[in-house]
Amino acid sequence: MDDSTYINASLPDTSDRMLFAVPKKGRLYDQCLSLLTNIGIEFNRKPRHDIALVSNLPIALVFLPAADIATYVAKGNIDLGITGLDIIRESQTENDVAELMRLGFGKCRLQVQAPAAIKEVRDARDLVGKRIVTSFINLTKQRFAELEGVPVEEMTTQVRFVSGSVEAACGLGLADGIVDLVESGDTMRAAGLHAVDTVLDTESVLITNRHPRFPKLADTIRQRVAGILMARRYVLCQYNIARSGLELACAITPGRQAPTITSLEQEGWVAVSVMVEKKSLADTMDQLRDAGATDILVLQIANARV
Ligand SMILES: Nc1ncnc2c1ncn2[C@@H]1O[C@H](COP(=O)(O)OP(=O)(O)OP(=O)(O)O)[C@@H](O)[C@H]1O
Ligand SMILES: O=P(O)(O)OC[C@H]1O[C@H](OP(=O)(O)OP(=O)(O)O)[C@H](O)[C@@H]1O
Ligand SMILES: [Mg+2]
Repeated sequence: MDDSTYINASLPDTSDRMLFAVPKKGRLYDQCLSLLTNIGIEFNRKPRHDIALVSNLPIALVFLPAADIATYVAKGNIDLGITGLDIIRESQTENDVAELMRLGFGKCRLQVQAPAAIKEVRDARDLVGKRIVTSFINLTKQRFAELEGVPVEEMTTQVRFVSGSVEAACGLGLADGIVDLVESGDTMRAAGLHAVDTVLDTESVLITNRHPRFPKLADTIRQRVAGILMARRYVLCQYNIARSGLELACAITPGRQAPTITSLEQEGWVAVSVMVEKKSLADTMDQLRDAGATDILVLQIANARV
């Protein structure tokens, strides 16, 4: 037996399965679970168990703290994972993990923040040489070393780690500034802070080890996720239009590849079926109407393969 492998009879046998890590709690948890359901992954997680066997694919889900997932994937203990871009950068694993896809949720910014009441601090440079508290120690040191124009070892700014509720550090007198994630800004403002610099824009990503053990299965998951993201982004739009207006209508709705055009049982008219981005849908429908389209219908896309 390999010395590094420890066997516990109460753990499920995952030896022939691709290990897929998802955050066990926190901001990414709900959206990850909904994504797993949408891509057809079926599993039954027992209370207190962090490993769940997938019943319809040779996969075991491993529920881990989001902050550790990139490290496990980089080291090859886990094959596939979902975590934040911020965590990949902070754990300095970008060279050892392959980013398969950005997932469009968990979007926020890692920002340098200072007490809004202290008028002397308007810029991150005003915090150089001062005390900074953060959970993102590496990214923070890199940013301040950059601001100081020296290597990290020579920087004068003091960077200290705390594991959570970072926003409390200035009010409690531990820090002059902090570096933490901001989404709505509510937490920052509630703590009397304001942002003076952005270190990173982040969102959740699907990652694999650069030498995956199950490349075909990982690619199947990637394709399924891509299909779901597309289904969330587009709707199917159908309308009727006179042939004379078709060129203009197709310019308004070019589709992802091209519109599908079928003839109607009415001389000189066609039916068009085309994918339209949800974010521009209302505007597109107005334009189609002005171009002479009738019976404009919008259908949700439940799933897709692209
Ligand atoms: N407010 C937020 N909005 C969007 N994404 C966020 C937010 N906070 C964190 N994230 C993303 O989620 C990742 C995990 O952070 P999260 O706060 O969920 O973990 P945690 O601190 O371990 O959990 P918890 O807050 O429950 O203790 C972050 O690295 C970031 O990518
Ligand atoms: O800009 P907002 O929308 O207010 O979101 C930002 C907050 O969200 C995260 O904290 P979380 O709620 O995960 O708590 P934590 O600090 O205990 O991790 C992050 O660390 C910020 O505190
Ligand atoms: Mg958190």
